[in-house]
Amino acid sequence: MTTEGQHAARRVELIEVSPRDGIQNEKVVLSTDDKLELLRRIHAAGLRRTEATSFVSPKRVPQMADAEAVMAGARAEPGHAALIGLVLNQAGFDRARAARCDEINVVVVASETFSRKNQGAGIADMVAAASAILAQSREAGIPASVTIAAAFGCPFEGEVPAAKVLGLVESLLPARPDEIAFADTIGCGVPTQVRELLAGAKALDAGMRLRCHFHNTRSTALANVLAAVEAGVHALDSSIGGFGGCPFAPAATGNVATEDVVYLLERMGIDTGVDLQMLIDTAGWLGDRLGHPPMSGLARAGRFPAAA
Ligand SMILES: CC(=O)SCCNC(=O)CCNC(=O)[C@H](O)C(C)(C)COP(=O)(O)OP(=O)(O)OC[C@H]1O[C@@H](n2cnc3c(N)ncnc32)[C@H](O)[C@@H]1OP(=O)(O)O
Repeated sequence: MTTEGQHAARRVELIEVSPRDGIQNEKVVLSTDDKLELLRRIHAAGLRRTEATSFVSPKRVPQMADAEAVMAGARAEPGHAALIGLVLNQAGFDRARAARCDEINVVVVASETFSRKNQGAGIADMVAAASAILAQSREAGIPASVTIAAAFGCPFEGEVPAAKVLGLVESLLPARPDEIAFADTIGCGVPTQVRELLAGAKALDAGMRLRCHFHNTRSTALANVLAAVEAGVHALDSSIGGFGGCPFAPAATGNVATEDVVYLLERMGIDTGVDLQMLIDTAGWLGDRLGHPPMSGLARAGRFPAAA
């Protein structure tokens, strides 16, 4: 379908993760009202899938302590986007189901050390837990994705071989996730890795929906976005303003900025359905709330050509 060097899709789905990844590592804990305002702005800009919160331990991630209140408030908005809850264990899934998330996203980490530090369980236990959660989710009629974190490298173990990540995909396939995401949790990945993982996953299951999650820690995020689009990725995570980072990954910094991704894709003729100016305005608004400016190129330089 694709010629190497050309983008595969005319449309790429964007999943906004600022309400979860974007703010989970910030010193300022946003109020529930500010989170709901962020979600309203996200939806108004045309983003139709949002990772709205995570159902994790409030002691470990106080920024996400109001997950139930965020989900209830967001669900009360007419025509809200699909609200995804991140879950890392059975207790998290029970909470997400009770909060009536439209979708869940389960995290499995590709490195043993990071898995234990992040979610208190090793890889094998997490594959088993994720598989059990996926089965319950399907029974409850809740679409479920799996994110494979640290798929491009680990802050503690270093290189994570693609074969290991693809082995994880293989072990998760029997549980029939609706989508599999490869996450560059610490922003160390490069386009050759993106191509290898996406091609490898397609070879394992040609029908699987594939998604990527990039951080810009080492300035490779947009290059990785382009490689993913060229390799036929279905969906990309991004965070308005480029805010974000995992509290359990040393030196992790922001997600690729949604406005930078939208600018790149739209200028290449790939439809995102998103209003760029509303994203830029929201990046500034969020920066004011968090007490530091957004990290995106578009927030600094503005759109091109400038709006009339
Ligand atoms: C790569 C990424 O960016 S993923 C996103 C960033 N990372 C995270 O959010 C990971 C945060 N990690 C956590 O919150 C925890 O490690 C969990 C919830 C995943 C698992 O916790 P564990 O430590 O294994 O749970 P354990 O069963 O030992 O319980 C410890 C405490 O947490 C509570 N707990 C466990 N799971 C949850 C949950 N999903 N929600 C709320 N509380 C929980 C338990 O009730 C217990 O509380 P207590 O101390 O008051 O008795």
